[in-house]
Amino acid sequence: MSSTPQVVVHRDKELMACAVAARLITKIVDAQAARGSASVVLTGGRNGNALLAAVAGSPARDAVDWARLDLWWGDERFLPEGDPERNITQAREALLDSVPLDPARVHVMGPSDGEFGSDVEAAAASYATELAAAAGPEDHGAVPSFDVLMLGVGPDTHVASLFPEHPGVRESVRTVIGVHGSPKPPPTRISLTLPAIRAAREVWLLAAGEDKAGAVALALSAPGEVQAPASGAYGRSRTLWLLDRAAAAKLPAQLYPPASS
Ligand SMILES: O=C1O[C@H](COP(=O)(O)O)[C@@H](O)[C@H](O)[C@H]1O
Repeated sequence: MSSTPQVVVHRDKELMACAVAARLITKIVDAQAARGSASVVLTGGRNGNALLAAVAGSPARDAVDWARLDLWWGDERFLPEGDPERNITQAREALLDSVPLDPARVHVMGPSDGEFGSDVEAAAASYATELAAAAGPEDHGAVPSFDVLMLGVGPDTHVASLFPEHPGVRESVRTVIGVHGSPKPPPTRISLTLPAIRAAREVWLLAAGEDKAGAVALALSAPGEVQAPASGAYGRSRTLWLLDRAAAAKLPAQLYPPASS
C-alpha cells in the first residue's frame, strides 16, 4: 500500500457519523481555502447516508461554500432515475437537496432510463469521459485528484461495487466499469475501479456494526485485493478507516490507539 491505513474507532455509529461529518466539513473548507474548490466522492450504503444526514444537521455546514464543491460517486445502482434504491436519490434526501450546490458540479452516474437506456457499459464509459474531462495536467491519469473519496465497506469486504473475486476488482485499465451479476442487489451497477479510487488524495473507509467486524479484520490483515477489495482501496497521501467499536471488535488492539473513542 502506498499509504499505511490509519484506524480511528468511535464509540457507536451515531457518534461516528457526527465525527466523520465534522472531519469532512473541515476537509472541504481546507481544500477550498487552499485550491479554491474541493472534490469529494460519495458512497452509498448505511454509513454513507448517516454521514450525509449528520452533515445536514451540523451548524458547521454553513462554513462550506457548496457552490465550489464537485461531488462524484464511487458507485451507483443502475436503476431508473428517482428510484429509492439509487445512491443519488438517498443522498439527495439526506443532504443534497438542502444545500446550495451548483447542479453542474454534481456528477451523477447515469440511470437505467437515461440517455443510454439499459446499456450500462455506455453509461459507465460516459462517466469515465466526464472524469477525464475534469482531470488536469497536475492529476495522475484520467481522473481528478479527489480531495476525499469515501467508501462504505460491505460485510463481504466489497467497496463501491467491486466485489470479491468479481471481474471488476481485477480491472487495471478503465476508471469506471459496468458491473453485471452483483451478489448484492440490484445486479447491475456502475463502479469506479481500484485505479480510479487510488487517484484520491485521501480515501476514507467507513464501517459500523458487528456485521462488518469480520470484513474489517480481514481487509486490514493484508490479503489480496481480489479476495478482499477493501484492502486495495487507499489514497495517495492518506488512508483512514473510520469505524465504530462493533466493527472494530475483531481487530488486533495494536492496530488502533486505545484513546480512540
Ligand atoms: O450497495 C452498496 O453497498 C456498499 C456498503 O453499504 P452498507 O449499507 O453495507 O454500508 C456501499 O458502500 C455502496 O455504495 C452501495 O452501492
